[in-house]
Amino acid sequence: MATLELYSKGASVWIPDPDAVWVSAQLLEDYSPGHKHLLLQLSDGNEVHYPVGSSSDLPPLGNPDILEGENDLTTLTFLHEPAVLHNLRVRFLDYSSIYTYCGIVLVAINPYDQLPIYGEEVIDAYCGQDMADMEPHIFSVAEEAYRTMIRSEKKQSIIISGESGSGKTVSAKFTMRYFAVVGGTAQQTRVEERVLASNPIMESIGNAKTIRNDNSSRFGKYIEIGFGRKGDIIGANMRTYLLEKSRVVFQVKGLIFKMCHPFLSLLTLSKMFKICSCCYCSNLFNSMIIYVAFWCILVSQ
Ligand SMILES: Nc1ncnc2c1ncn2[C@@H]1O[C@H](COP(=O)(O)OP(=O)(O)OP(=O)(O)O)[C@@H](O)[C@H]1O
Repeated sequence: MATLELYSKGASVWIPDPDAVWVSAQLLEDYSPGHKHLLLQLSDGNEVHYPVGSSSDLPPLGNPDILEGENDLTTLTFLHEPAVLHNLRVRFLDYSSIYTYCGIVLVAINPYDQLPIYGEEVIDAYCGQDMADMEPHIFSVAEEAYRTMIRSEKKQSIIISGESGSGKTVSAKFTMRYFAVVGGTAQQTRVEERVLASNPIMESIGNAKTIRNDNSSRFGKYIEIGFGRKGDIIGANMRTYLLEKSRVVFQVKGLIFKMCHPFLSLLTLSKMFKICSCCYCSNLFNSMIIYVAFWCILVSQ
């Protein structure tokens, strides 16, 4: 619990709000134990009496303005839900940054927009740099894992978690792209190409359109990338688990079209490769090609 003396006139606090979730307010008078209310001024100028049954009901304190938009949440004086949400919001809206550190953890906001932050020039900028010296980025996490692996000659893991549609698959793809560039020769080798090329094939078979995500992975992935002594990619292995079979054969309520049926998935894939003329016969033919391509990739690894 925060120290009671900090609830003095002029201090800022966060109070729950049915619409904005949390709103900021300023104390208009000092709080002392026994007070039943806090006199607060909201940002729109309105004054409110915030009920305080006991000191444990005191609202979370706001951080000093100078810490607003910090790129590492652990540097905040007060770390609680409204502080985290506010900082991520400020970084996203004012700094156009979707990434924030929380110690060694990278917090990412899904921008649902193509941002110009994943090009090769950005990869070059992060290559060889320390995580602490760079702005938060998925490439920074990938670089840290890559350098630590080279330095310590030990396996490294990157765990990507989040709710459906939060951007896990996209983040994993950017991580692999990073490894493909820094762990490749000037001209990417066939192994790296195959690692990246396996994505649409896996997605065509195991992804489905859900209410939360048009291209939702309905299975977990454990992707292992092998590196040689020089740090170049020499192989990769993907294990899948917990495939949600029900979504492969049933259509969820509320969706007009669903990609997950194998036939429809292959149709989507064929469209991606622009080899589909959208008639059933050619789709069947295309699906054969895709299965062959799929096995070729697996066997050649
Ligand atoms: N960094 C990003 N930049 C731009 N768009 C993104 C980014 N991350 C995610 N998206 C968008 O969000 C959509 C959903 O992301 P993604 O499929 O990676 O979510 P997920 O967490 O893997 O979901 P699920 O658990 O349902 O598979 C993507 O199709 C893409 O449009």
